[in-house]
Amino acid sequence: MATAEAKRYHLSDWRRWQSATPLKELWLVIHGRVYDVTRFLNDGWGEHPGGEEVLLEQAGVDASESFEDVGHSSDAREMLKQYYIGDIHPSDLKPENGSKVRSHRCWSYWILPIIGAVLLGFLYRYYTSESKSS
Ligand code: HEM
Repeated sequence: MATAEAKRYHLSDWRRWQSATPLKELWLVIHGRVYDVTRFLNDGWGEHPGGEEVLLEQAGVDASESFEDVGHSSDAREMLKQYYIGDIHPSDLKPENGSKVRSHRCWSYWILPIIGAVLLGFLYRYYTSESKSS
């Protein structure tokens, strides 16, 4: 029976398993989702227009950036769905465990510049009002 909960995978498990059974299956991670693209390589579903090599290079690592850099069409994004097998385990998203998977942009990316801009605004108002009163 299908469950609503998506399966969670650890990349390290996949690598360990792959070294025991080389290239039996090819998994990619794109935006935190795990795709089993084995069928894309070698069965009747057709081949990857960008070639087999690029997919092999991205095996077991975060392929989000390479996938986006190519500027894949919406058809390509649609195709992804049929290979979806689960989500990456949250602990694999943490940079401190040496994983190549990057989490979504951290809030500190944009909150610090905003605080800086507000402070500058206040300083500007403070100094301009001081020079007027003197
Ligand atoms: C399961 C994941 C992927 C799917 C379903 C997929 C699908 C496709 C499709 C349908 C195209 C034809 C052009 C288009 O419609 O955008 C394409 C082209 C291409 N893909 Fe992917 N792709 C995947 C992953 C990747 C990854 C990880 C790379 C890594 C670099 C890659 C590199 C390329 C390149 C270089 C082309 C360009 C081919 C050209 O313009 O001559 N793809 N892909």
